[in-house]
Amino acid sequence: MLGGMDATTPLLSIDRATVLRDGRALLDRLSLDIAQGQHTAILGPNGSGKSTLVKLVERRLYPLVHDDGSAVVRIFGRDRWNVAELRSLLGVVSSDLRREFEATHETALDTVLSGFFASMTLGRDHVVTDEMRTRALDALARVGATPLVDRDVSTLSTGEARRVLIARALVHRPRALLLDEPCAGLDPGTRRRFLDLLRQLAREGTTLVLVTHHVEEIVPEIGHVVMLSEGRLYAEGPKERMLAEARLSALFDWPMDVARVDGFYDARLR
Ligand SMILES: Nc1ncnc2c1ncn2[C@@H]1O[C@H](COP(=O)(O)OP(=O)(O)OP(=O)(O)O)[C@@H](O)[C@H]1O
Repeated sequence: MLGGMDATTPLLSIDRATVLRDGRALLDRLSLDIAQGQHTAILGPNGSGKSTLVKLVERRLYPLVHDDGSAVVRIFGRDRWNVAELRSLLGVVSSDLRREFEATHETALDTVLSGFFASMTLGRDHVVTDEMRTRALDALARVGATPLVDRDVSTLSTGEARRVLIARALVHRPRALLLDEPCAGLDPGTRRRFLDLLRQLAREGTTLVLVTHHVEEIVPEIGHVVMLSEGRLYAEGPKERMLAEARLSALFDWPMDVARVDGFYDARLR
């Protein structure tokens, strides 16, 4: 047991998070609990606060503090973590991360290895062991990125770069992955292969938290849907109920037809 954590400790627990920018609430008293093993999609229109929520978890943004000093964000029950410990529990892949890595000109392998040191690049004081190298190569193989090991990450396509960053998160063998719009910019074939990879990870026990505005990306393993609107919790519950036509149409403010095919959902504008 890690730091008093057991299987009932929520993976993510957010208590009335408010994030202000220029006097505007990007998140407005948002409360949310995601259990371990509860594969979840976080769905919402543009500007609803999805990426802000991811930044909050990554600690790129800070919420207003509570008067009583209680924690706003808890990950596996705790609000303070050392980075290495946290990464073995929760891997985060966000669009900010992609932009930052593009500027490094590291190889794909070194990008994955840098994950062991909680740094963006490999420095002289970073001692890479054989075990780390093996794990990094395994993680790259896992996401089908073996041919990319020696490539400069700034030259990779969107889909290739996404795979490398997921490999970087996977070297820690995290229990959960938080993915912000992971399919943005992927062609249909690459997207399907990528979703198959997520399905496989879910079946092997990695809890998926998938942030998206595309219903089609909600893989069958995901059973729980959280809907955001204007920085607030709009609705949450079982996928079948959340993805009903009336609710989805209201969330995206446009009438939609929803179909279900092989466990996936498809939403079309009417
Ligand atoms: N640094 C900032 N300063 C001011 N406003 C911001 C800042 N970052 C985000 N916002 C605003 O906060 C709101 C929520 O943005 P956020 O990126 O979280 O939305 P999102 O749901 O991820 O949207 P999308 O689907 O378009 O990526 C938006 O209205 C956005 O304009």
